Amino acid sequence: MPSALAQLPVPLDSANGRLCNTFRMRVYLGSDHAGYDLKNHLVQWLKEAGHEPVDCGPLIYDAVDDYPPFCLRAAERTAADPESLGIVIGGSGNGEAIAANKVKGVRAALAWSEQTAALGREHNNANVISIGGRMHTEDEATKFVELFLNTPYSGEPRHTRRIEMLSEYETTGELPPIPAHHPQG
Ligand SMILES: O=C[C@H](O)[C@H](O)[C@H](O)COP(=O)(O)O
Repeated sequence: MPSALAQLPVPLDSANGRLCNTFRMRVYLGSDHAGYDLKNHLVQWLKEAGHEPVDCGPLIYDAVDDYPPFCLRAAERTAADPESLGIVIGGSGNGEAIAANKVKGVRAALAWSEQTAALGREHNNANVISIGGRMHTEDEATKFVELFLNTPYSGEPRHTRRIEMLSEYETTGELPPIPAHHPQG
């Protein structure tokens, strides 16, 4: 069950006063130097939208820093807080998604369009969004995050079945069986 914190509806579109049908979310953010500016922008944007951003770093701009220390921390904290979401940001978003997906319980989706941002939630129940800060304008990336936060998981049985296969593999290391009607290699 969502906590009281998570149940508070907040206006996301303060420009026109539209009250979006969403929840206040705790959001853990991590990046590297290439995602540093966008991360800081999103921390501010999330605050203004009534969410609770938690900045997992970097807290200074360091042109030679690496994404794993910060993105793994953001991902671990997201996994440990089931009512939260995470955002990892780098130049491409690729390494950051790879890093986040190493953490048990994380499903990180690389968003490169509005549709992939929404589908990450709708089909994959992703709890982390990865964004390439060098691939998009600030406005585009902000829109991806807004869609990610506002889109619910569909709960469709076929998607749940696939997600459960991955969780099972993550836990046991055992491959899901190939369906009987498929040719076996
Ligand atoms: O997948 C990794 C990310 O895109 C990194 O942000 C990127 O590799 C950093 O590149 P550089 O160290 O050349 O700034």
